[in-house]
Amino acid sequence: MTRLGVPEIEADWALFLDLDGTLLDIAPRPDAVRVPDRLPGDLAGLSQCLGGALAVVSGRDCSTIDHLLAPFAPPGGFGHGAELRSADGILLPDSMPVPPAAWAESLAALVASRPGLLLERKPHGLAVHFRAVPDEGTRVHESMQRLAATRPADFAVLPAHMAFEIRPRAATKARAVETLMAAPPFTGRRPVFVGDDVTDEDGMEAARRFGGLGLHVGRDFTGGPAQVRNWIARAVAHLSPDIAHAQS
Ligand SMILES: O=P(O)(O)OC[C@H]1O[C@H](O[C@H]2O[C@H](CO)[C@@H](O)[C@H](O)[C@H]2O)[C@H](O)[C@@H](O)[C@@H]1O
Repeated sequence: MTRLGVPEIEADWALFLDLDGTLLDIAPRPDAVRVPDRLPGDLAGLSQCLGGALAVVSGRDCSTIDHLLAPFAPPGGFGHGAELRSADGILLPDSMPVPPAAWAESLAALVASRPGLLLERKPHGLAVHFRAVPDEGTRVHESMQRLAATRPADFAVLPAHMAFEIRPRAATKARAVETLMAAPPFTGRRPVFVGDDVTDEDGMEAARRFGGLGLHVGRDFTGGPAQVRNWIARAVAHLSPDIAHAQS
């Protein structure tokens, strides 16, 4: 156990790691995040220690994940679980709905009319960020609810850190955990999901259903993402001294 009560990573775990707010410190804008130099190597090293059973489960889309974590291209669930990639690097076919172009246009008009708002377009979703203008949060929420309410079976509005997102209702992080746990190298391992946000809650629940753990950055890692990164680096050193030495 760490001094704060979080168990140290064990070789029989399957790790499911959220990105923003868990591995990366929150930044003022999505494109302003800083990826610490050693993080991709530590993730790749830990993945090796876990027999490949390390997944990134994020609201970001797959190409953004690969850009941010290059050269590490993890298996996982991206777009909140809309896009799934297996441990052998194959993107699984999906039938997730795509938000209508008219919704993106409507939100682009809202953003253009309110300086400081930011629209993020993703393959299966739309996010409007109001971090720079917190008073606009209610207006953003109402606008997104109005759009999603026209197709309630297909889409839901998700609260995020200083943002709201429209995502396919079926795109969940639980879906990513359940799908990956059904195949090697994840099957039979103890799943541990680490996240910080509303979108992570069902992933944590799924990990607990499989007999594992759901760890919350705010509650369990009081040092935030830096403490999560140290936890990972420590596991690489502990589980595979050779890998840790090669990276230092
Ligand atoms: O599931 P995650 O990996 O946690 O991704 C959730 C969303 O994260 C990003 O937005 C958040 O992080 C930004 C960078 O720190 C921050 O500026 C923003 O306020 C946060 O909401 C990302 O832009 C979204 O696409 C993800 O869904």
